[in-house]
Amino acid sequence: MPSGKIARWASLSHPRTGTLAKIIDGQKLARALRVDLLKRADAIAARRGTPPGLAVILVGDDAASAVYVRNKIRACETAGIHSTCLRFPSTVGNDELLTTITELNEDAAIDGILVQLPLPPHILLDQVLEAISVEKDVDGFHLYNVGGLVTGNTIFSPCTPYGVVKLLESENIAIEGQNVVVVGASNIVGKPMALMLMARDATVAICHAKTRDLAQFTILADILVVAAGVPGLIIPQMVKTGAVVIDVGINRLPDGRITGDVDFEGVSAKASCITPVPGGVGPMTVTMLLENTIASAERGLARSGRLLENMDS
Ligand SMILES: Nc1nc2c(c(=O)[nH]1)N[C@@H](CN(C=O)c1ccc(C(=O)N[C@@H](CCC(=O)O)C(=O)O)cc1)CN2
Repeated sequence: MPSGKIARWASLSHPRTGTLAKIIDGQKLARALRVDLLKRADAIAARRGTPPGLAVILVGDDAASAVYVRNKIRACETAGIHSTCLRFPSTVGNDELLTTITELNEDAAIDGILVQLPLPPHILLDQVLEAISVEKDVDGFHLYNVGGLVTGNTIFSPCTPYGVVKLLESENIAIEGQNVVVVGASNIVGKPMALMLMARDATVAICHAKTRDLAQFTILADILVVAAGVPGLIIPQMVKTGAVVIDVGINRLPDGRITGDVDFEGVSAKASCITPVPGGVGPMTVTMLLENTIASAERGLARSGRLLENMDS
């Protein structure tokens, strides 16, 4: 929680303009995008006789993972995607997971496969992720897709950073030429986020929650993306006036509520735009999973169309 000094900051309005930051509503954008996704899913079902399909693998009984998976399955229903959840006990062996993934790779009704993270420590994460066909890797975690972010050859972008890009685009926030600071260097958010923004010609610095004098970096950011998993890490003094602040943190407080990595109230008085937690990046993560699954099915249709053309000629 903010200290007394910071709480006073939080109660002030924007120091230069006297206004508060615009709240970027991820829930609203997610709802709007899902209308179009449903139309695309229906078009796929009409062309090939089956809707786009997503398989979710859930290992163990992590309560948060179970909630996220349930939300993904529900979201699939709203977007015309058939989904199936394969649950395994935390004692499942590596080989059993690999066999399941091989079967799903060969299943024509499945366009996307994802393994909910985290996995129990005895599972070889890299082996599991690389067993997923790159054509069905809708989480974008396969090495091919990760490497593709560097070279521009990725098939699927990871859902959370992809959602952040969509949020920025929806607000017409320029990325090219901007100073971006990403706080947090995880494989599923921070690193791919930095690469995706670099590919859009931003100048990107990656920091960590432990970066010495973090504020000296964050204060330079035109766009500040925070995915460090440290509640209240970013306070107003660390933010440039007028910056765009994207909070990817999801931290559960002792009372059960969730909060981000940014002191929302305080930073709202300094930023030009800010995402809330909940209701900012989170809903976009799930929406981009739906987008990737539908894009995968569309790619499959395009491939079979090309095959037919080649057979005719
Ligand atoms: N295979 C994957 N595993 C994990 C991913 C992922 O993208 N792929 N990301 C996270 C968890 N996650 C999705 O799986 C996820 C987390 C949170 C939300 C979300 O919508 N959050 C809401 C709040 C929800 C709440 O109240 O608990 C919000 O921010 O508004 C979506 C997806 C780790 N694992």
